[in-house]
Parts: sequence; C-alpha cells; structure tokens
Amino acid sequence: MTAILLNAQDLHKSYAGKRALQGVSLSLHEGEIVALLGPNGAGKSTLLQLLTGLFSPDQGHIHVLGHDMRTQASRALAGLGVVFQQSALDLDLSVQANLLFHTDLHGLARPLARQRIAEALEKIGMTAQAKAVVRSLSGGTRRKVELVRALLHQPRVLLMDEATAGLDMASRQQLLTAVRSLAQDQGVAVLWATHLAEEVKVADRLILLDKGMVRFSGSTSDFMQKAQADDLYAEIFKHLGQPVFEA
Ligand SMILES: Nc1ncnc2c1ncn2[C@@H]1O[C@H](COP(=O)(O)OP(=O)(O)OP(=O)(O)O)[C@@H](O)[C@H]1O
Repeated sequence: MTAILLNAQDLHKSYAGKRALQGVSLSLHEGEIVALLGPNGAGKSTLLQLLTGLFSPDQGHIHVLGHDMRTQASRALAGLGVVFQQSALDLDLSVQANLLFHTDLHGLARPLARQRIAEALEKIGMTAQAKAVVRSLSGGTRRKVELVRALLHQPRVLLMDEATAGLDMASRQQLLTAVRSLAQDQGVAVLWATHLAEEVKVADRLILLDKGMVRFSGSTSDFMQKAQADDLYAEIFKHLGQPVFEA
C-alpha cells in the first residue's frame, strides 16, 4: 500500500449558517491523481480552500505528510503545491521575479532557487521569457508559469482548482502530461478539481462532491455503473461526455 500524503477527516464548513461542507473525508496516496468533480456549489472550492490552509474548517482535521494544518501549518504547507483558478502571479513583475518571490516564501536559498527556476523554465521552453513581465504573456503561458511556481519547493502533494482554465488544447495536453509524469515518476499526489472530461481521464480515482458531501469515491468504471442507476451520476456522466470512460 502506498503512503497517504494528505488526509482530511470529517471536514465541516458553513458560511453564515449555510452549510458548504458537511463531513467530508478524503485521502490522497503517493503517486495518484484524483479528480474532484461536482455540480456548481457542491463545495469544491471550499474544500480546496480548507486543504490549502486558506481557511480553517469549523470541524475536522487535515494532515499533510503527517503535519496538522491547524497546529503545524508551515510544515503542512511546505508539502503542498497549489494552482488556483485565479492567478497568483504579480502581473507587473517578471517571470523570474515572481518565481523568486515564491522560493523566498518557502525559504529556498537563492542559488538553489535560481538553479531550479532555470531548469524548470528550460523544461517548458521558456528560458528566453525569464525576464518577460508576466502581463506581456498569453493566458496559457501564464498558467504554465503558475504550475512551475507551484512546484519549485518540490511539494509531495499538488492541488489544482480548474487549473487549465484559459488554456488551448495543446497547452492543456502539455500540462496533463507534465502532471501525469509528476505523479508517476516522482510520486506526487494530485487532487484536480475539474469539469473537463479529458482531465478526468488521466485520473486514477474520482471523488464526486454534492451538497457538501462525498457522494462517490472510486474508479471511473465503478462510477459508470452508478451512472446507470442514479440521476446525479447520470447527470455528471452526461456532462463529462462518454468518451472519458472509453479509455
Ligand atoms: N464566501 C462565501 N460566503 C457565503 N457562501 C459561500 C462562500 N463561498 C461559498 N459559499 C457557498 O458555499 C457553497 C459551496 O460553494 P463552493 O464555491 O465551495 O462550490 P463549488 O463546488 O466550488 O462551486 P463552483 O463549481 O460553482 O465553483 C455554495 O452554496 C456557495 O454559495
């Protein structure tokens, strides 16, 4: 059995009395990609906000690499890389300056940081753009910088919230391939909130959230069977499109 890198137990969160999460538990194992699905308002963003330490749950616990998000936040956060839907880049700074800002936050020594940044940019063919101001880059290129940024401190867990928003098909494919190899080659555990069939396809497991509760956790084939008997699954199934389950 592979190691559990992230473990969330019985998470509850309400906003002004409105329940957004009602007892959500999940774990992410080394090297697996888990797709997080759910209709609008299901609680996906809330869950990711709790997992990334942005907010505290009203009840429940989150451990990253065994570190409690509440009492050992900096250790827990050191194990996490995050790509949010909204950009975390400063548009008026260069690519390099943005990346150095992130490595400084994580306490990486500058020589090591510069080396990692140079290697990462080379890998995605962006060496020539290291000095470019982020505002001058296309949306897709900015997303690639976001992913590089999220990985510079070499986290063991990667959380992605609709991370391919705004990418064209080719760029999305590149990102999928990069994430797949992170999981396979480096054992990174990935939680990927998405609405896109092709992203679900690379997942090892699906978690379906609805009305703040986990309605399903399992393989795509199990999900498919449920879709034949349950309206909610059928709806998600229809929304994602059948090709996702043919692979
Ligand atoms: N800051 C907030 N204040 C009040 N209610 C909120 C807040 N954030 C989320 N909610 C409510 O909590 C519930 C869960 O919302 P959340 O954004 O987590 O869902 P989601 O699955 O990410 O939805 P979407 O797919 O539309 O982004 C919704 O009913 C939403 O209206």
